Amino acid sequence: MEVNNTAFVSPLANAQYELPPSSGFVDRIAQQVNFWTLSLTLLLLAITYDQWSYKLQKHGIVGPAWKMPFIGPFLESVRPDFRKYQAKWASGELSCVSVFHKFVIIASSRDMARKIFNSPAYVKPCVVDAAYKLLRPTNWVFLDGKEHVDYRKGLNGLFTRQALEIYLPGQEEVYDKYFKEFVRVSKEEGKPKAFMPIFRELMCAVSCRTFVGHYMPEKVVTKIAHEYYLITAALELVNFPIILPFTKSWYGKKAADMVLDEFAKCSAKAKVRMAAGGDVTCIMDAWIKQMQDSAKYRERIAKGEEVDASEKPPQLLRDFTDWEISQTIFTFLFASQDATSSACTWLFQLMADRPEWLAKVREENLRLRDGDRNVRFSMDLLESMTATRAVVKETLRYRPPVILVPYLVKKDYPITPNFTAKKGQMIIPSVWPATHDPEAYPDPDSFDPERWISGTAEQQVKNWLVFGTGPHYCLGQTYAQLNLMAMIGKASIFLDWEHFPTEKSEDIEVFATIFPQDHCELVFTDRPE
Ligand code: HEM
Repeated sequence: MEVNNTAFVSPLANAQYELPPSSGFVDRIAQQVNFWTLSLTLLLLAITYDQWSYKLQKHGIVGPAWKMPFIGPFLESVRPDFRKYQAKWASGELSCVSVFHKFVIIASSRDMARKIFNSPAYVKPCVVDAAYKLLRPTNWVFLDGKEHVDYRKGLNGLFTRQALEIYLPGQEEVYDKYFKEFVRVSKEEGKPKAFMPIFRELMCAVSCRTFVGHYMPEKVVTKIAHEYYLITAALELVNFPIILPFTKSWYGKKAADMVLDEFAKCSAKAKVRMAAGGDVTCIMDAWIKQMQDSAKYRERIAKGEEVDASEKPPQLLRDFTDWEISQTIFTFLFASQDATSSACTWLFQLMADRPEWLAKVREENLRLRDGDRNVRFSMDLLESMTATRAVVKETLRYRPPVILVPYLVKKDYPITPNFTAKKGQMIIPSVWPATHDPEAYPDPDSFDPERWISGTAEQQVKNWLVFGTGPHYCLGQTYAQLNLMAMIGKASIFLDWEHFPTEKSEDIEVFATIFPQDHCELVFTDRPE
């Protein structure tokens, strides 16, 4: 053995080690371990790990015995089937699926859903992975705990009764325009047409007018209305987790960027107009006015002026940049667009199919306007409606637009004595089972607005999860319901419409929210005075 004392190496490192003669068996194995066998072994190990980890996570709740390797039910979730959701809800109050890397827990019962909605210490709204990219991670809807509560307080003033009254004329203008459009489209078509896409456009136009008034040119409103479905598609519960070119998420991101850009432009215009003393006509005006009033108040205080308490704005807001304002207004559009489009579609379908209720709505709307159908919307008018309100409430119960709300577990959550949801898992409180609970709403599968007038539906507050509950309950719930009442009430006195049912009219399509599968085949005509 040669020893090299000048090198910083162990003398043994240079030793010649002679391998023992190999056995034939080891040799043969070594020869066979080529690239393919190694890959196959790794794949089998990964599949085993995937199944094992799924089984471990699902311990204590109901779920398929095995999952499709890696992707789980991804392919079938690309076109979600409402009956599969129903099967899940029927399988137990907590059940699960695993899609790609995400373990998803579905809570079906009313009490389990309420428990999750009301556990902000353990969960926060999750939306979907793509939502962070589309809405931007800095968006207020992703704030949590006190930060979220504080931000939200600053928005409450935009949805007070007084504020909602201000937005009514803008909304009515949009209905005037679109009701004419409904009749024109039906005439031009000469046969029944699926109105769901037109209802989506209508709802988008109503939202844009309510949120940003006349700052947005009509052609931009129409562009957003047309492209918004790309955003919905990108935000479906199950989507490819990364944004690859030409995928749904990619198209959705492009559309979202365009909408954010347009809202930022509106904000810049609104700031100038409000600073010049313009009147409040939309949510953006109302918010910016609050900011500018707060700034003026702070300035007076800073100058040492004595300011009477009555002059202090109800909420002191900081200044928000155009980009921040745009992001927040975008969340309103995002939260309202699919849900109100769903409710609008079902409302028109249900009213056509239940002419006795449409007649009651019509009678009420004419009576409250003293027989003059040209009387414009007002809060007093809307708040004195009984039948119209019952019809809207029952539509939302019977076909709740949002059937489930995804939340993210932010720390291990012992939801039952037997099951702890783990940090990072998705947990989904469901809405549909609570609104179809026969104990709260007898004969839940029948559409019966009367239950809101002479029945006990109004008392079932625990089951009324249509707008969620807890710290994230829907900010726009009063606005949304009044808006739907205003819409169907006005339609009842200005329009006649006929539904042409198909075998799919009662089947439910899930596209973020729910729609009749045939997209609601209708014909509209003008109603003579
Ligand atoms: C029929 C129409 C609507 C339905 C069924 C609906 C339903 C919901 C539901 C289920 C949630 C989740 C609540 C939770 O996690 O507890 C929600 C949140 C929200 N909704 Fe609505 N919504 C509707 C219309 C609107 C409208 C028109 C607006 C805005 C003007 C709006 C703004 C919001 C916002 C901002 C949130 C998030 C609140 C937060 O995280 O603090 N929604 N909505």
